[in-house]
Amino acid sequence: MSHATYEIKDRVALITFQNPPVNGMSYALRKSLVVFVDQAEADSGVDAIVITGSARAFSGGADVTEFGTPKVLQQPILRVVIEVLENVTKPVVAAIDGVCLGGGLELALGAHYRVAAAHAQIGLPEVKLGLLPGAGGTQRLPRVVGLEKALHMITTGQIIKAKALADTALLDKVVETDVVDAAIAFAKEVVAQNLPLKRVRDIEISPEGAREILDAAREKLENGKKGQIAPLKCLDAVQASVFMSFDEGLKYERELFLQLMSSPESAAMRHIFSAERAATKIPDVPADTLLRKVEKVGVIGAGTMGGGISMNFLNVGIPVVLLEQKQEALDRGVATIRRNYENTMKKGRITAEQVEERMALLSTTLSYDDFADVDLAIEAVFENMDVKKAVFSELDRVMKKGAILASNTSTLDLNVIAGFTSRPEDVIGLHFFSPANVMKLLEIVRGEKTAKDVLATSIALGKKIGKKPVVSGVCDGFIGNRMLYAYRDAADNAMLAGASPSQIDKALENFGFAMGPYRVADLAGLDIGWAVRKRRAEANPEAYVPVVADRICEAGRFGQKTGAGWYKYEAGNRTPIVDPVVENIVREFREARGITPREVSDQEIVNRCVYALVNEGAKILEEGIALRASDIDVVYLNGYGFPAHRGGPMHYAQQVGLFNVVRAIKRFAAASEAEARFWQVSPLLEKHAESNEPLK
Ligand SMILES: C/C=C/C(=O)SCCNC(=O)CCNC(=O)[C@H](O)C(C)(C)COP(=O)(O)OP(=O)(O)OC[C@H]1O[C@@H](n2cnc3c(N)ncnc32)[C@H](O)[C@@H]1OP(=O)(O)O
Repeated sequence: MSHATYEIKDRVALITFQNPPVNGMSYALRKSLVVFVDQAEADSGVDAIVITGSARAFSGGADVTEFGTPKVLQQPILRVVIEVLENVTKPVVAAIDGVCLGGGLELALGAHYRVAAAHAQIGLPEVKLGLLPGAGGTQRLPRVVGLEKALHMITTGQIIKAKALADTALLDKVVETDVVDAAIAFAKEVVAQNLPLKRVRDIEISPEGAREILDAAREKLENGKKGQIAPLKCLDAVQASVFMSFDEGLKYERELFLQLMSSPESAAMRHIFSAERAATKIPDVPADTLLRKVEKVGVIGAGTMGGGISMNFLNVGIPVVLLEQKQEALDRGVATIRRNYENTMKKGRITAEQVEERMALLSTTLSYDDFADVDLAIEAVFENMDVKKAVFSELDRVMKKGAILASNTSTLDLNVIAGFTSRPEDVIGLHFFSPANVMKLLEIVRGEKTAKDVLATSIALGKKIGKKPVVSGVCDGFIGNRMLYAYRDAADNAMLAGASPSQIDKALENFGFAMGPYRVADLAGLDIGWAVRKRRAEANPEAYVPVVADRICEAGRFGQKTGAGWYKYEAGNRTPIVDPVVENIVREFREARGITPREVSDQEIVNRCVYALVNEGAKILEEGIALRASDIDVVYLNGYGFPAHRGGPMHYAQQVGLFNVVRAIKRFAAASEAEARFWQVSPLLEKHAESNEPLK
């Protein structure tokens, strides 16, 4: 099987990669490349060689579908292909369009010249898969873009438009016209002028100032990505480009690459890469389902959530009409959106022109009648069924046939909401996470009657606005919040057993969570949860179980906004300070229940909290609320700060061993009646622990 084609155009051999969708550097492609390059070199009718991909992708890098298979290490490996390219006696020009990433860029760096389309996207994103560029990228990139830029690109995986790299030695020419034609013309020029065959490996790197740059980068990385090894290995490899010979550096890079390839971190990050893509495929929804068109969106509610939701669409050029009950609320909402854009502009991420373009796509209204021409309406109003009823009745009245009616509810029953309309098949849940313009997760809630094309359209739209969509069935809290409740309860149980809130936060932060649960609670505010608990207690006094958070709230401590919550805060400062008042509240709470505190290790805290996620996740899977275990990982990683290098709770459980997880849960359950009530093992989890079959 060949993954490339060969033709001769005007004495230039054109080798075109043919491995859709993104020309991953498969074994077949690598082999075809070497065969065709040899053919071109031997042909006296050929003066030069151009290698190219498609408009979508020069190459997305190593073929990730070959990871974990023997093919990935089968010769010729990419490093050898690059060596072949570099040593050809005729000029080799890479014609770059679309994405040129990872191994794709490493290959292009083996060519003698590179011509790119201005919009081509260039980068070495291996670190995002827990890897480093293992085919010379760490040695060649610094030679063409300089140490500092290369370090940043390689340790963060940043992708840069070709236009922005036009003044570096990475690109010889950047064009707005057809890149293959331009590369062929360029190759002919090289031949006509008898220009030298430039090899990136021959470029000297000056060690001057390198130490300072490397030390600063190391310090930043050590304080940044907690627990991740790949970024630091990337740095080690780049450092070798300065202080070792090219060949020694290449050998060292290979050593580090192989270490990372077999690391649990890379396994976890590669798992998430496939999981995020799998989550967008729904077994009973055909891939070729005709999508509904969404060219205008209506958003109801101009608060933080509605404003954030609107920004997602404005960002990709979709006009939004924002609806509120009062003009002042609209004015406030619009001002907040503008301020957010202006802050982004101040950080240099968008231009003033883009701010105005986006704001020009935003209109406002006080009347539902202005929703007559929108293709999708999303409500982000108060979480109350009566309010939702009023909103959806109005939407049903005004919206055109075929439009999609979406709710951003995080707790309410979507089937009931759909029942407020005469078209439940057009109703879906689009659950954004706050801040909605930033957070990547989008839970798409499929109601009993949601039409397949509404689901497919919502997934496609989610991808278009840069979200990670995951489909959830209807249940209280859907996938993410339902798991969050279990996680928080597990943290509270650890606290009752003897751990302090700050010990719990630290243990989970050391595990890799961005923030522990009590710091998150202080940031989000404790009053909303308290109000919900009070309402539930009034409605059903027998089921009410007091929690420490009630006592914290009774003391008027609602988190950062009141200067005190689980921690205290100095005015204008967000650094949490351990507060003896809280320690007293916790102590009294334990005493009232006759609990004698004991030493709880950090490991036990992590096990309790993470296994609570796993157990609830397994129940969610068992009930069919989530379609796959990996969907749960995507939710928890993108919505709740689960450490990426651990691959999500379900993947992590698999790594620990399901048998070990179930054993630990049973030991927690044996501690008391209350613990036994909480730790009811999911039968599905138990079955898989027994059979040793992975949860899928
Ligand atoms: C020694 C060398 C090591 C390496 O080179 S390691 C690999 C380095 N490369 C990367 O890390 C790039 C990974 N891929 C991406 O970042 C993105 O993807 C792209 C930017 C290439 C494309 O993004 P978008 O246009 O949003 O599409 P999409 O849904 O992410 O991907 C479309 C389809 O392309 C498959 N795919 C993506 N990259 C690769 C690859 N490198 N090898 C094989 N397939 C790939 C996906 O899985 C998916 O497939 P489906 O349509 O079936 O879901």
